[in-house]
Amino acid sequence: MLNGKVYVVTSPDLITAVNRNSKALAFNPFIAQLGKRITGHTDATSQIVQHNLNGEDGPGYVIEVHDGLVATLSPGRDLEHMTEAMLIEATRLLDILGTENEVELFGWIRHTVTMCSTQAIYGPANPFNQDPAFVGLFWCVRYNQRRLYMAHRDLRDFDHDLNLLIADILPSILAPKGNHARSVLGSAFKEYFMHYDLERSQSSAMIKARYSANVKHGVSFHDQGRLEVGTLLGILANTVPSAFYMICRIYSDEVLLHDVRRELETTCVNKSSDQRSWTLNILAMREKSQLLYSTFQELLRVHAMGAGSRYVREDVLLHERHLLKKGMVVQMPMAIMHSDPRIWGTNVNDFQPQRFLKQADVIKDNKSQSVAYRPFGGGVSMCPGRHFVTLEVMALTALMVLRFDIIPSGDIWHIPAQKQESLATNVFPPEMDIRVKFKLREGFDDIDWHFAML
Ligand code: HEM
Repeated sequence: MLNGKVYVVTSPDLITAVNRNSKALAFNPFIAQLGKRITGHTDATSQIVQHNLNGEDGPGYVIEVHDGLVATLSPGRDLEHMTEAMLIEATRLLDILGTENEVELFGWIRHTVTMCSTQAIYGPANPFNQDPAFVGLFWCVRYNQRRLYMAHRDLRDFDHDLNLLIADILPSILAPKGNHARSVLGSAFKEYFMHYDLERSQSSAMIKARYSANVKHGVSFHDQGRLEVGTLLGILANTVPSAFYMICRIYSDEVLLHDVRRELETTCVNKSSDQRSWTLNILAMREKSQLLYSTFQELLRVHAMGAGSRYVREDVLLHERHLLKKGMVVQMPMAIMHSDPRIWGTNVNDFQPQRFLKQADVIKDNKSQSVAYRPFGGGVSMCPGRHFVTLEVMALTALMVLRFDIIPSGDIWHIPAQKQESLATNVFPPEMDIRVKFKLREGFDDIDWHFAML
């Protein structure tokens, strides 16, 4: 399937038509095929995954898991619980930075987002919390290495070996680190689910829904562990680079940094009468901190470069003109749609943090922009994690900009280019890391920080 003929769709009209034909132009075959190659689960689980994959005869396992994710990751109490757990971990990791600390920024964000996201999802029994070496195993980061992606064999890892795992040719020989990492992580998550007490567990509703579907469909504990390695990729692979570029974009622009701080302080922060205790209102941010939200959206317009894929299950005629033949693949490349001057205007190549502000006069044609804007995909398979990641990246950024200055080495920000990583990633990571100094903002050293889900 991955080697078939490809139709490339980039016009907003045709994208809408693709979305409308979700039965014939299906996303789930990619979950089934890529999922198997990435996680290396057994054939028995492949059969469970393939059964009613596209709702042929009622919803199968994949559709049930998807519906559970949508229900538990949509705005509401479940999402708030997850966000709260994420923030508790974020606050702990920011406190550790102290008043001044030098780090490799991407490495630090990768560690922070991995810990925050997995604590939020898996709760206190989170395998990443039990064994901190797992963060390195998943990403195989050497924090003391300036360049992250040296072609050196030693630095190969799960994340880095992903394309080789997807190619699925002798993984133990051609992708040994990735193969080893998925086996160790798979075993850790097998233990997690074997000793999982659904009733008392403080894990997220998302993982409870997933566990229920696994049990109902008879997925073995071995494969529950393996499948979770694929989930980790979905949760982390795009979130980490997004958070990194969000921080780079804001801190490298003095005016933007100043405006974001002022907006947060005036709309989303409650201060005690003596001004020494500050509470950041998390849920208000998307509505009230519009510049921060617009910056996040613009960040994904510029940095999300993957391609949405659909498998043609039966012949489809789009707009009575374009015949898509059964067995082929449709690709919708974000990079092309996100950089089309007919849709975004002549400043399409500039990073414009204000572009998505509600009242911005830069918005010429909202309809084609909203169809062409696809960092989270579209139609029935649109990313169910988009609400969580929006809250996560905005909240992490807010906590950082309110508390810290970040000074790049040599005092000049060089935002690294992105390196095409894998078929399973849409926001590619930077090709190299940058060294920065975190420094508490002047006059902010004796403030107590809190957050509220308001
Ligand atoms: C900036 C971060 C993220 C980006 C850019 C992103 C992007 C995407 C895209 C493009 C798709 C394919 C949708 C389509 O083709 O229609 C997708 C699917 C998916 N994403 Fe995300 N995602 C992000 C974060 C997350 C997070 C944090 C989670 C979980 C908490 C998540 C869970 C999923 C799942 C489960 C699917 C498969 C959807 C299905 O079952 O139909 N994503 N994501």
